[in-house]
Amino acid sequence: MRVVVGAAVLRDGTVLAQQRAYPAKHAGLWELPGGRVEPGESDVDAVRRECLEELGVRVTAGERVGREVSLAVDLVLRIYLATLDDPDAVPHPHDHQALRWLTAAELSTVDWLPADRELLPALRAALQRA
Ligand SMILES: Nc1nc2c([nH]c(=O)n2[C@H]2C[C@H](O)[C@@H](COP(=O)(O)OP(=O)(O)OP(=O)(O)O)O2)c(=O)[nH]1
Repeated sequence: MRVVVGAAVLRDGTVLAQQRAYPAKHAGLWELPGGRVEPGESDVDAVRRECLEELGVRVTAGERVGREVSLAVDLVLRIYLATLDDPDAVPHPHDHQALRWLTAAELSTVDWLPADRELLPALRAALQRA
């Protein structure tokens, strides 16, 4: 089973979401920063690597949020809370169309990838606790 990690980067009661630019089937939809865990890599290390590659910021991953969501027969999505190592760091989208910091109330105002939609209640609860 392969794993895709998503980083729920929290700051000041908001979570960072990014809008996909490709492939066509996902373009315009929103997701969390992240990607596939490489062979031999831990989930937490993958969160750190993907945030650095995609956003140019260092993060530290914390607890899991919600359940594992199936993406394909051999692929699952796991979400982890994360915080910026430097709270003033400014993430830049390297290969996404847009970035937004969303409050719990704004979570449902963007069009998420289907798997992420299933995790919104857990993400909302985590934001309200933060
Ligand atoms: N990064 C990310 N991917 C997600 C989320 N939700 C979701 O269904 N996915 C899917 C979209 C993609 O099919 C897959 C991850 O693809 P990706 O393109 O971000 O991963 P990657 O950088 O490792 O790319 P690749 O190896 O597939 O080229 O997981 C999410 O919140 N974040």
